Amino acid sequence: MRHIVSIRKIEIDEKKLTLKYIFLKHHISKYRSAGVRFASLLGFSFDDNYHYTRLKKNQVPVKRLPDVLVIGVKKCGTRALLEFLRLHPDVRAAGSEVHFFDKFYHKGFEWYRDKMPPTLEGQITMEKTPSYWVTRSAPKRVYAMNPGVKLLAVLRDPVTRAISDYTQSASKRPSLPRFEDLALINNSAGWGSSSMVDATWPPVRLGVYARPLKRWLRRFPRSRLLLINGERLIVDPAAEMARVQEFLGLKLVITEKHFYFNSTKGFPCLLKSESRSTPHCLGKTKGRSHPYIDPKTIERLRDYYKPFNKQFYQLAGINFGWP
Ligand SMILES: Nc1ncnc2c1ncn2[C@@H]1O[C@H](COP(=O)(O)OS(=O)(=O)O)[C@@H](OP(=O)(O)O)[C@H]1O
Repeated sequence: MRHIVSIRKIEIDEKKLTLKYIFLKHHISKYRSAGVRFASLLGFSFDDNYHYTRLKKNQVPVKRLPDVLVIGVKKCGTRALLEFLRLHPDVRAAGSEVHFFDKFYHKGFEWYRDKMPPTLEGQITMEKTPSYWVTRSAPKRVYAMNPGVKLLAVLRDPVTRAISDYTQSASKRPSLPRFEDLALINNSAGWGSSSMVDATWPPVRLGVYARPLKRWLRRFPRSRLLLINGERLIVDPAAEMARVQEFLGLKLVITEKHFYFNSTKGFPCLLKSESRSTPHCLGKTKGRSHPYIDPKTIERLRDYYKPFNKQFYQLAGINFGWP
């Protein structure tokens, strides 16, 4: 039987909230998602069938510094990873990118903590900011916060990543030159094998994964960093999420039954989530259609990335098999 929580009265002071204002109601699905969020504030957990259980008596949720960070990589599927993880009742994540370790470090840890959602003891607090991956000072700063933090990074074929990055910029600036003209220099004779890759162009530069990985591994042992396969997160999200849950020491809750493949979007979507009980996909800024790119440019980029990918596989101890 499904239960949902509805709230009759909300006091401003959280501590004054008592269970007498909570009534379990049956089959009122429109209130369910709000109930899920509020129930967690009140010290309830829910299983994947939305059955509520009280976690621990008299526990008041508090904001804590993150135990887990999604540190990158931009355009590799970091939002999908976070939204999928949010399906887990023992995970609470900041809604938007906080950018603490790159832009707002000067504001201090109390500022950062305030950006986090309140959690109960035993629940994981997390946030994702993909630019941490390439922020030189981030590993040292993250280590200063908590040397035991767990790190998640999603990676995908750097050529697809570069095109995705470009597509995002082009959606904001339609006058942007073609991808081919930005990715290659000396291409007056066409985008052939004699053209040089512009290694300084950010969409290209960010695909050299070995350099940032080396920096993170100088601070953190390999066992604290999970490298998630961005391609597998699309074709088999449940399998990839099983790895993530195991790494985080979580009960296996996110499984096949949470996903369906939406053929119009071309991506896996959710049957239900923390905030919605109806099937839905990630927003329209995720899973954009990419422009046609000249195959010679793609070939040139693949050649360019080959040695870097090899170096990355060696450091990572995983062969991602990118073409
Ligand atoms: N389930 C699902 N739905 C939609 N999109 C998905 C999904 N899984 C992975 N992806 C891929 O994620 C790409 C966006 O990556 P990020 O979320 O890391 O982007 S960002 O750095 O936060 O801007 C996004 O890039 P684009 O395809 O270029 O839009 C997708 O390819």
